Amino acid sequence: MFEKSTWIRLPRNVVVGHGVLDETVDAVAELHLTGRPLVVTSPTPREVAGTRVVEGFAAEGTDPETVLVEEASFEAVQRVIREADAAEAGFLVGVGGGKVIDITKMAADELGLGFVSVPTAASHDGIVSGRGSVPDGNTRHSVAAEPPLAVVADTEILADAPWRLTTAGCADIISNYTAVKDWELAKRLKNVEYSEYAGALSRMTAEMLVENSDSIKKNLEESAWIVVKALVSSGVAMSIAGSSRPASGAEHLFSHQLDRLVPGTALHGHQVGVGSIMTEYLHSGAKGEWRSVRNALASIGAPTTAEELGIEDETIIQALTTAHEIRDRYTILGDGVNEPAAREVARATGVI
Ligand SMILES: NC(=O)C1=CN([C@@H]2O[C@H](COP(=O)(O)OP(=O)(O)OC[C@H]3O[C@@H](n4cnc5c(N)ncnc54)[C@H](O)[C@@H]3O)[C@@H](O)[C@H]2O)C=CC1
Ligand SMILES: O=C(CO)COP(=O)(O)O
Ligand SMILES: [Zn+2]
Repeated sequence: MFEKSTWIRLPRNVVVGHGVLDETVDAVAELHLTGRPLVVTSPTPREVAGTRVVEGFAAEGTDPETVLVEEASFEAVQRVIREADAAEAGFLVGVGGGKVIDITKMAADELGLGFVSVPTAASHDGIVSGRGSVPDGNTRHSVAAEPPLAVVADTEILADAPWRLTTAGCADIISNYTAVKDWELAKRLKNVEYSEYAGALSRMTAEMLVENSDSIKKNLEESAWIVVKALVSSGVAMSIAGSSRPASGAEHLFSHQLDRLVPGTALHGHQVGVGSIMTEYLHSGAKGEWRSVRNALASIGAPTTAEELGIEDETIIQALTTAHEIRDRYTILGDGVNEPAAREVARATGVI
């Protein structure tokens, strides 16, 4: 008897383009979300977009409340929940980078409220996903969370954000190549559940981004358009999979370990990109495709070395040798890369 079942939870409205921030209220109205909005944001995103979103709701007479968050932590999620309860919020709007959006989707999930994603940076593929990523002591959780009912991605704002945030988003997408390889490996060796559609979509998203890399340039709003489309597509792959597997493999474990060792030093996307160069080497060897990954990153101006990340060589080795401990997710790192092997891959790929 066939007993398989799945829920694929996707956004209903994905609004992308120049000046669409002012359509946030319409995107919400079309979803029949009611009650008081709680706008979750952080200081800079509030300046570049949050205040305008609040003014838009206020003009409609919905009396929005705002809460500022800085870090992705369970404590921050609880704080948003308390603010939402106090404000008797009807729905949540996350305005900011990846951390703000993760906190908002996790709080919305616990509250049982709808959530709208308003990214102010094209820096990560969590803008659409129904997953939240939270560090917790020695581990890093990928938590099932409320996927956004709507995404409002204003390319004018995204193109105006510091360029490094956009190259980080590109690198988060390029890392899908190795994430999918890790997922396939885990299917072969550990019989983990694998989705052909999610794997193919994730890989194709990375390929299309790399094919379009000539059009991804600083001060070109079309770049934000291309990158957001890829981020949405990658997020959809995660939703189809029901896990972050299509977009998060060993390169992400390496990045999560760097977040513990040297927090706040480099952007998530940049770290996973450098991790991807090395894990591609581990997958396919010296003559394999690691050069293509490195060249793709270099062509959009993302870091490809420890120095460009601003991270010490020894920290790279430490992160690579301990990344497998971060979570129970089988990858090319297996039960751990030892120090000589880590040094060899980091040197051979020019990362250190
Ligand atoms: N849930 C998921 O599926 C995914 C989650 N993530 C998570 O997202 C986080 C990484 O996201 P990031 O956006 O790289 O980090 P972030 O949220 O820390 O943002 C980076 C910085 O950019 C600033 N910023 C945002 N928009 C700006 C603008 N328009 N102008 C100037 N500054 C601006 C933020 O205030 C922050 O200081 C990580 O915690 C990562 O684990 C990443 C990918 C997928
Ligand atoms: O960053 C992600 C996908 O790009 C997902 O992060 P996790 O590794 O925490 O699942
Ligand atoms: Zn990522």
